[in-house]
Amino acid sequence: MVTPHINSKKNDFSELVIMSGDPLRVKYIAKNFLENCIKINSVRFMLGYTGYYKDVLISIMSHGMGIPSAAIYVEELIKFYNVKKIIRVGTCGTVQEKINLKDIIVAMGACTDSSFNRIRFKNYDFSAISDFDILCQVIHIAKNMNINIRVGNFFTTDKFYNFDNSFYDLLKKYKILGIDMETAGIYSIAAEYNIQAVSICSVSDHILFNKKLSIKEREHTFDNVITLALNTIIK
Ligand SMILES: O=P(O)(O)O[C@H]1O[C@H](CO)[C@@H](O)[C@H]1O
Ligand SMILES: O=c1cc[nH]c(=O)[nH]1
Repeated sequence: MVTPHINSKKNDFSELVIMSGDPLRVKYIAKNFLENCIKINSVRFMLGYTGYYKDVLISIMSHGMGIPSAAIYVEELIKFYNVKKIIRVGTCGTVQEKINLKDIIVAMGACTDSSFNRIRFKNYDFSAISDFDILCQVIHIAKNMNINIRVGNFFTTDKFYNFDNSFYDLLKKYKILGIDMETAGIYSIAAEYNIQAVSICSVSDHILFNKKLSIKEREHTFDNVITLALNTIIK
C-alpha cells in the first residue's frame, strides 16, 4: 500500500503508533527504545519506523508541524494502514506560572483557532477530547512509574508566533495548560474514525517567562515522556 506521502507496505505499520512532529525525535525514539527496528518511511524525510517494545510491535511516525500536515499522516495511517491507537509525543508552550520547562502535560481536550474541525463538523464547534480510556491509562501508568504529569486543556494554534499578549492572557485565564499545533485536529480525526488518541507534551517554551529549550533538547531530552507513551500504548 502506498499513499502520496507514505511508501510503506500495508503490514509495515503496527496498529499502535507513537507520533511526533519532529522526524529527528522520531528517529531518536526508534533507535533508542525499539528493538529490531526498521525504517518504513522516508518520503519528504517524514521518517517512520517499526520495531518491538517489550515484545509488542510498535510504529513511530512523524507528522510534521501544524494540523494540515498532521492530518494527512493521521488519516493515511488510519485509512490505509489500519492504525487504531495514536499517542502524540510532542512539545508545547505554556503561559501558566506554575508550569515549568520540561513539565509533562497530557491534553484532555484542545481548543483551536484552526478552522479544520469546523470544516469537518458542518461548521459547528467540535469539542476535541482525548479518548477517555487511553487518558485514564496514561494517568495510571504515570502514577505507577512515578512520573509527574498535569492533565488539562490545550490550545492548538495555526500560528506559532503570536505577538498579542492579550491572547496569552486569555489562555492563562481559561486554564489552558499547553499550546501546540496539532492536538485538536488529531482528536477530531480520531473521533471520526473511532480510534483512540491522546497527546502527551513536554513544555519547550515558557511564553510568559520567555524561556525556551534548545533545539537538541527539543529533539531528545524527553525519555520519561517516551517511556510513558510506550508503556501506555502497549496496554
Ligand atoms: O514538537 P512537536 O511534536 O513538533 O510539537 C510542537 O512543536 C512544533 C512547533 O515548534 C509544532 O509541531 C508543535 O505542535
Ligand atoms: O506550538 C507550540 C509548540 C511549542 N511551543 C510553543 O510555544 N508552541
